[in-house]
Amino acid sequence: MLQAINLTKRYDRKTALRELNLHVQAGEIYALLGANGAGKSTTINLFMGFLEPTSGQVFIDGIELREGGAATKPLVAYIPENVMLYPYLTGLQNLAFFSGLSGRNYTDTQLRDLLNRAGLQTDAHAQNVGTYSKGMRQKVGIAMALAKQAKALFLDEPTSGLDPLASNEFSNLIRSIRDDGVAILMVTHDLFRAKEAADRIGIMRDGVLVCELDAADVTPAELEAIYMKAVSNEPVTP
Ligand SMILES: Nc1ncnc2c1ncn2[C@@H]1O[C@H](COP(=O)(O)OP(=O)(O)OP(=O)(O)O)[C@@H](O)[C@H]1O
Repeated sequence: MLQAINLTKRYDRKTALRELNLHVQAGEIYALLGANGAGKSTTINLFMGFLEPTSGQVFIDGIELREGGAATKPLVAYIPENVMLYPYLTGLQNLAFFSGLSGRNYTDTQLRDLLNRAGLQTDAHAQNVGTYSKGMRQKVGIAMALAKQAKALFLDEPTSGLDPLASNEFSNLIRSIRDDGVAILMVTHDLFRAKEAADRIGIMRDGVLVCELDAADVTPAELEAIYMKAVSNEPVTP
């Protein structure tokens, strides 16, 4: 579903991403870990078409992004760390507005169903978003992705600043979206959440994907040990 082939991004003197080969299947959650500046957000920005690659290719559902950008846009949804919504509109109104922008016209009941599926409590649907917590805004972001019926979901630091309960709820939510066949690429610094939520984990260092592993094959403590080695340039054996 998502594929990067020898994907490279260079700024003047800095190579932010070097020859990345990455594959995320439909119905899979892939968590990308790495120190600050390792190239994680660059990877998502290239997949989303926000950045042009210096070389290499990005494919979304078999369509090469460079040539078929317009065709791939409806297939993808992006949830940034802070979901930007109109604070003086309700959650329901925000969802109606943004899903309308992607060409979908849902009834009030359908919009409420989407918010419920994203886990937003019913009594919050008609409240102004300005009163929402970060976790609640993120749920509206998830509802927007569901409304778009995206086949691929990109998440940048989705659990940063969420309390453990909200973070756990978030894991369950993205796993249920994954179970509907959506490919999910998630950038995070949260090793525990990566282990809990993801199917596969990749660790980046200095623009290079240095290690990939199945989340089921490691305990949280083992993942932490592997991460420490990977980011400090020691040989890694998952
Ligand atoms: N517009 C730019 N011009 C020059 N260098 C850039 C630019 N954008 C990013 N970089 C550099 O590319 C490298 C990768 O950045 P990127 O934001 O992808 O890292 P990251 O892994 O997402 O980091 P973080 O965890 O801090 O978000 C960094 O060294 C960064 O300074």
